[in-house]
Amino acid sequence: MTSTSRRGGWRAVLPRWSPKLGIGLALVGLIALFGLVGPLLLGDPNTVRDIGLTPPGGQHPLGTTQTGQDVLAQLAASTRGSLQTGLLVGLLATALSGLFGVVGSYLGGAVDELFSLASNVMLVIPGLPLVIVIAGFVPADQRGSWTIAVVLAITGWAASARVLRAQTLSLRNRDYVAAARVAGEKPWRIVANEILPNLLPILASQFVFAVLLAILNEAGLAFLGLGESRSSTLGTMLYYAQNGFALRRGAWWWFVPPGAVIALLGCGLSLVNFSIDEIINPRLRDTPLRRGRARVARTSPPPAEHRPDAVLTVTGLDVVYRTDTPVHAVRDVSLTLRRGEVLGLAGESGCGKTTLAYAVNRLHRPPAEVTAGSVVFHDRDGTDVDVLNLPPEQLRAFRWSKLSMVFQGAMNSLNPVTTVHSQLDDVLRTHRPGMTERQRRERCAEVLRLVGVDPRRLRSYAHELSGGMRQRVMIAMALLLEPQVMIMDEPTTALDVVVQRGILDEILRFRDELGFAVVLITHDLPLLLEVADRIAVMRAGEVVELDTAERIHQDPQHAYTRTLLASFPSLAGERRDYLVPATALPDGGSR
Ligand SMILES: Nc1ncnc2c1ncn2[C@@H]1O[C@H](COP(=O)(O)OP(=O)(O)OP(=O)(O)O)[C@@H](O)[C@H]1O
Repeated sequence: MTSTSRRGGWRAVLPRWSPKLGIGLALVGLIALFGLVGPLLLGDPNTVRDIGLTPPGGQHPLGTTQTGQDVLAQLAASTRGSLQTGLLVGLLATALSGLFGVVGSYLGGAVDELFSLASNVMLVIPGLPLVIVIAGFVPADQRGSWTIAVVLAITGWAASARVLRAQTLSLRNRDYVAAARVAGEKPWRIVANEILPNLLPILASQFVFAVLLAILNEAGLAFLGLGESRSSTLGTMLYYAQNGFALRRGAWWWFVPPGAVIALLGCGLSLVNFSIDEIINPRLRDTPLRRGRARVARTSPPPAEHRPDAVLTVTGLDVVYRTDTPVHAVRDVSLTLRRGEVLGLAGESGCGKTTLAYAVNRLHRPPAEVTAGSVVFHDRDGTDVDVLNLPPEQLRAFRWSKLSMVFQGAMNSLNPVTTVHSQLDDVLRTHRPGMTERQRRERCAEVLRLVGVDPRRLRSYAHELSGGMRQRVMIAMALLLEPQVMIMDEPTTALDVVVQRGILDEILRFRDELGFAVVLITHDLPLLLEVADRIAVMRAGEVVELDTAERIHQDPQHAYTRTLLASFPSLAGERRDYLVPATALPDGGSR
């Protein structure tokens, strides 16, 4: 029963250090310090003097108000007031959204319906007018920071509850939550131990956002005269400046400082929020990927001399996962895929097969980074495509139409809420905008027929298909645009041997008919010996041997290949040991 905190330690839920986070924290920290310490050092902000509207200078660095109050002292007290309201609202709104979003959706049934209805109703009521109406009902002398915080929290939790609900619905179906349920854990323990730790980054982001929104909304309310009456905030400062005609009288020092503090605080909180968002969605972390691409562009080796029959040339490819302890998952891999051949990629689990396939397709995501090497696609029309340096729009057009992929666990890759037809159709709409609806429908039916699935299944949803059918649909999707290369990552591993055999035979038949090349990734070496033309054996990120299937079978050169071959028991032969880890080989697996 894992959870984020247990899997990666608390560091997993902390934002990564970046200039953005540094600037955000510095801004928020400095303003918070000013709000905390300022009122202690700058004296009473309400002291009235007979030096009204004095410009900044000397005794009053930010000048005075109409009634001679020191603007700097007022600014410090108001910053404290605004921060206090923001934090109160943040805590209340996050607690409410947690209750309505997490608890409701975990319990399900009528509770979920009711909580969901409540959040939907709150969402459709426009926020600010509702705040104005509620605040207007509270008598002015009772509008303290708690009252305003409650009003703002009541109107500010619903959007966040929707996000949390969606995430909880997804989490409650994960295997580790099901395992906790089966193990007899109480619902509140499952929410606290299994679900909440995985929601921490989202909760943190929603909290920061609620604080930011509360400070802005409170300023808006106060500016309209509906703010706190018993304490001062940045909004009330602006309200009094407006009432004292500060703008008309040229007293900029009265309204610019509170406006600037609100803007800087908003900016700081937003930057912190963006950094937290990157934990939730690692794709937002653009730096490693861009750095990786830039480095690839600079250090790409000169295009390898390629054979005229080559369709893909990979040269010196290196992929590193930039985690706390970097993992060098692919090391200096060079290989050539020939037109129309089946190239098998074999090796034990974790040797880097999937990472290599993703990098070739440029599907790798941070923390994966291509640190060196090149991938060149040799198109039928004679042009060479430098895949790692393709601009995004060209890359989008290139993928799937020239090089498609059947993902590991492909049977679970179908979208559960749309039909097979709409998923196949989407691919055609994107890549072949000139096709009419009828042509698209015919093409979808044609590829389904090709993979042995009744075209009437176009109307089906994923859950209405068997595992083998889903796998075939994914293969049909990969065939849809007649690519020249198909990368298949363990395409049949989850299927029984009879279905597996049927699907592989068909892939070979299509290959003969359509002439595309296949990179077939599997740890099932006997299978590759049967279906592949050539086999590359990977170990610890390196291709240790690449040869024809026949030679790999008859005369393997590398000790690791021999170990791999020996680890598959023969039905007719003697009993032998299973795979011995390469590291346990006497020579460490070297030749
Ligand atoms: N997101 C990640 N962060 C850090 N390391 C990773 C990540 N994904 C994979 N790795 C590491 O990269 C190495 C190669 O993993 P990869 O998934 O490519 O192996 P594989 O050969 O495809 O394994 P399998 O056959 O089990 O799918 C492994 O050591 C793995 O732990």
